[in-house]
This record gives sequence, structure tokens and C-alpha cells, in this order.
Amino acid sequence: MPEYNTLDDLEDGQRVLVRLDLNSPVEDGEVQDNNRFDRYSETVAALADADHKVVLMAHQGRPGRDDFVSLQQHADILAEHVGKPVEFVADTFGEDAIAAIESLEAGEILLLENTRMTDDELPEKDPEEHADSEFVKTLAPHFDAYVNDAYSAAHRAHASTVGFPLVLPAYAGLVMEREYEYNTSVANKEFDGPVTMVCGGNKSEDVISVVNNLGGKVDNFLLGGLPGELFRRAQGYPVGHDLEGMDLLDGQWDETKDTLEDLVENRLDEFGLPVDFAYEGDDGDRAEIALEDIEEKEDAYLDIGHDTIEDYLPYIEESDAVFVKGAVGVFEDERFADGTVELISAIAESDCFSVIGGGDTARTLDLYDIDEDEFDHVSIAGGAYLNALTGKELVAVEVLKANA
Ligand SMILES: Nc1ncnc2c1ncn2[C@@H]1O[C@H](COP(=O)(O)OP(=O)(O)O)[C@@H](O)[C@H]1O
Ligand SMILES: O=C(OP(=O)(O)O)[C@H](O)COP(=O)(O)O
Repeated sequence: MPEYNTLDDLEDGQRVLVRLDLNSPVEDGEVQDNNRFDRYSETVAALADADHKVVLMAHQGRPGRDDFVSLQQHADILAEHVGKPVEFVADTFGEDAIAAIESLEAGEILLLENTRMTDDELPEKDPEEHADSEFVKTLAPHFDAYVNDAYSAAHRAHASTVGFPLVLPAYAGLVMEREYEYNTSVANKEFDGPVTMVCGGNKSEDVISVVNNLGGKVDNFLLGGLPGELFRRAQGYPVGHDLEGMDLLDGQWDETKDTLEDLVENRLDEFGLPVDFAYEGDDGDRAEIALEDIEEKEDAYLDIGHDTIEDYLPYIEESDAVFVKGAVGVFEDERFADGTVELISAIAESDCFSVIGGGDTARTLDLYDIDEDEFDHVSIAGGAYLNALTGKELVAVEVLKANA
């Protein structure tokens, strides 16, 4: 029995406020379709088919970043996946939003503007404080029920994730239920043979958290992406050059330097580290360089090289279980997709237990036609998936349980 209410407990024909996580990559201002839309379309269609008036909330990006944009495009993409119109109102909880909510008929779907465009949504606060915000107090009286389906934002204590369930009967949506049950059960799973985790992406703190919390359970961490470069920098190699206008590597290095130096000094035998890297050569093509030939920090490395891929493949082939968190290169650019695609394809071909995690990373499967059914689970969450794997509670799920 789930410890929270689910859609099975929700009577038909109600006014339902639903929190989704439609946070997506944005390239040149264009929101990129990805499997979050596909997964959420099932929940949204089920609610519309049950004659609810369906009002959706979601966030996109973070204030101040390029991906902090309106949800107008998300409504169109979601409508394609649901196969029904999804109206959009460019307002979070003002007069326009309320008017649009009130004019909705049973079975109709409306998406409100990016929740992070109201000051009440951020920052992290207690559920009680969020429940007392104007955002929650204004919207809640227009609804009979609140559904949280935003598993991938369930580690965030924001008004839309923890405030509403205190003032409305609250239910977990289909995505929330499946991801929570699955990722929590995986955390307790035991394997007879070696367990490997491929860690890449652009959030080094996530990787440090996994390495610190799962050291006893994971035998090999194969590193790529930004963490791969920073672990090598911690050994004294001059790698980790930021792309123009970005401060990802140097910024993260300042924050994580001491921990990384400690890890490479004391736990080196647990890590697979890149022995070569790919970068954009003078002709614009993919070029590769061996780690030992790098003399100074002057190129941005965008993928692990082929010698590193060859080093990593046997670990995957010999493991009983392989987990992935974060792509080992900038797979969105075909020139730098080799590392991510070759490692994920090897996992797909192996008969090991496998989980692919990370909103961005899961997109590799769509872009490179890798069949999702080849894996035991593909999570559309990154940070929340890691919290589950490392046994940490998800604040928004705890609020749902308390409200059950
Ligand atoms: N060497 C690299 N330099 C810059 N970005 C990278 C590099 N390797 C991977 N990335 C980027 O990391 C992103 C995924 O990072 P992250 O948010 O940590 O993963 P997820 O969303 O899957 O949890 C991808 O969009 C990829 O382009
Ligand atoms: O995409 C998300 O996180 P993820 O990349 O860890 O899966 C969530 O939407 C949370 O976004 P946030 O990390 O800006 O709070």
C-alpha cells in the first residue's frame, strides 16, 4: 500500500490543481521536447478523461538563467503528447489566471505560467510558511484537490510542491508514484556481483554526494563530463577549461577542490578517470588529446575520448548492475556524443540490472534511438533520483504522506 493518496483515491469530476515538472532544455529560446512531456501526458490525459477540470502548474529554469522562460511553448508540446488542447494563461495567480481557471469546463486542460515567475514560489521554506503565501492562499480556494506529479522537483521545498498539500486534499500522480516506488526500492536492492555507476553531467556536487553516500555499495565510479575533468584536475592535470562566458568548471572547482583532492588521494581505486578527451579542432571537427599530452589549460573538453571509452566498457560488461547519472559529454552535439552513446548502448546490450537517471541524460535515448525497454528503469529525475538512491527523504513526498 502506498503511504500517500494516489489517483485511485480521487473521485471523478473535480477541480484539480496539478504540479508537473516540465523543466526542459532550451536551445536558442526554443524549448526542446523530451520524455518528461511524454510521461506527463499519461497523467494529464487520465485526469481529463475522468472529467476533472485540470489546471497545471510547472516551473522552467531558474531566475537569471537563459532557460528561465515562459511556459507558452510547453503548452503546445504537451498538447501534442496528450492529443487534446492545452490552454495557456501567462499569469500565475492573478486575475487572468483566476478568470481562465473559472471558465474551464469538465475535461479541459489549462497550464498556468512558470511558477518561478512569482516571488512566492522560491526560495526553500517550511511547508507551513509556503501554505501561508499569497500564491497558495489565492489559488487554493478555486480547487477541490491537489495532485503532485513532479517527482523530479520533489527534493525542492517550494510553494507549488509543499504549500498546496497543506491546504487541499493531496494525491500523488502517476509519474510520482512510479518513480518514487521504483527509485526507493532500487536503493535497497542487493547485487551479487560488481556494481558500477557512470557519473557525468555538469553538477559536480551531485557526483560527490553519490560517491560519499554510495561508496560501500558501488564498486566502480566511471567518471566523465565536468566531474571527470575536475577529478583529473585534483590530481594536478591542467584540464577543465571553461567555454567562453561560462564559469561552470572554475566555479565548481573553487567549491569542491578540497573534497576532490581528498577523494583522489584516498579512494582512487574506486574511480575510472578519463585518459583522453575530445574537443573542437581548428576545422570544427571532433579532435582528441591524451591526458598526458595536455600542457596547459586552454581547450574546453566536451567528451571523453575513445581510449577512455575502451577502458570503461569492460567494467560495464562485467557488472551485475549499472547506474547512470549524467552524460559523459555534450551529447546534444553529435560530435561529442560518442562517449555517452557508446556507454549507454553497452548498458542496453548487457543483461545487467540498469537504471538511467537524469532529466537531460534520459534525452540521449530519444536523440540516438536507443530503446527505453532495454533498461530496467529510465528516470526523468536527476537530483531527486540521487536523493532516493542515497536514502535521503524527498520533502514533497513527506508532505504528501503527512496529508494522506
Ligand atoms: N564536458 C562537458 N562540458 C560541458 N557540459 C557537459 C560536459 N559533459 C556533459 N555535459 C552536459 O551535462 C548536461 C547534463 O548534466 P546534469 O544536469 O548533471 O544531468 P541530468 O540533467 O541528466 O541530471 C548535459 O546537457 C551535457 O551536455
Ligand atoms: O530538472 C530538474 O532537476 P534535475 O536536472 O536534477 O532532474 C528539476 O526540474 C529541478 O530543477 P532545479 O534544480 O532548478 O530546482
